[in-house]
Amino acid sequence: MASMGHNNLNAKLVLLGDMGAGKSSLVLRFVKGQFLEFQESTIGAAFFSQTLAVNEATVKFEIWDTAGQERYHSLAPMYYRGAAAAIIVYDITSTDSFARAKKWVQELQKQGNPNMVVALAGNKADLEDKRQVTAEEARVYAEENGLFFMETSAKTAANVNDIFYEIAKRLPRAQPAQNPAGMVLVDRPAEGSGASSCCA
Ligand SMILES: Nc1nc2c(ncn2[C@@H]2O[C@H](COP(=O)(O)OP(=O)(O)OP(=O)(O)O)[C@@H](O)[C@H]2O)c(=O)[nH]1
Repeated sequence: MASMGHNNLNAKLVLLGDMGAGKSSLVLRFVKGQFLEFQESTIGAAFFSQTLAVNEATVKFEIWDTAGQERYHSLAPMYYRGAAAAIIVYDITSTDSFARAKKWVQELQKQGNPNMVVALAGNKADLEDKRQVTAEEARVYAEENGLFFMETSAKTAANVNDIFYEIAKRLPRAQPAQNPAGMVLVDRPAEGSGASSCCA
């Protein structure tokens, strides 16, 4: 969930998608600016954090990179439950991975936090010659399902920072409480004669 103190927002973000779609690679690019041609498949899930400055606020993403292999599917709710944002990743060279992404969208619509900011990432956009999913098809699907859509490449870094930045901008900002519970300490001189009054 997103929580805010002053202008700092902590936001839990989860990456979901088929194995090999490039979830870990997107996170590695965003957090460390690196890309590995032979990125190992994730086991269980991996945690990262990264802070972004957006307008006058700082958003600290607490990122859960889940494993795409089917045998880890049952763990996913632990990671998307309470998440403020999700990136559902598919590989533009695989119609199967796009079908899998749609399943994740359905699962989040049924079981996820209703205010979650959900992005659809068509990754491996550098592999244009092997493309199986058109950007138009994905854009229409995203629009119909209230997601925002970008094609990304963890390899070339295209749109990687941008997708996290767009999520950060869309996160609902918690309003400061009107009557916060607890004592309010006001730093000003005591009113009245100058004598300090105190305490029941
Ligand atoms: N050409 C290209 N290859 C990519 C890109 N992103 C990831 N890859 C490659 O695709 C393979 C799988 O990437 P991962 O990041 O491990 O995919 P994943 O979705 O985390 O996979 P799981 O951990 O099994 O769920 C790796 O060999 C990456 O190098 C990309 O944008 N372009």
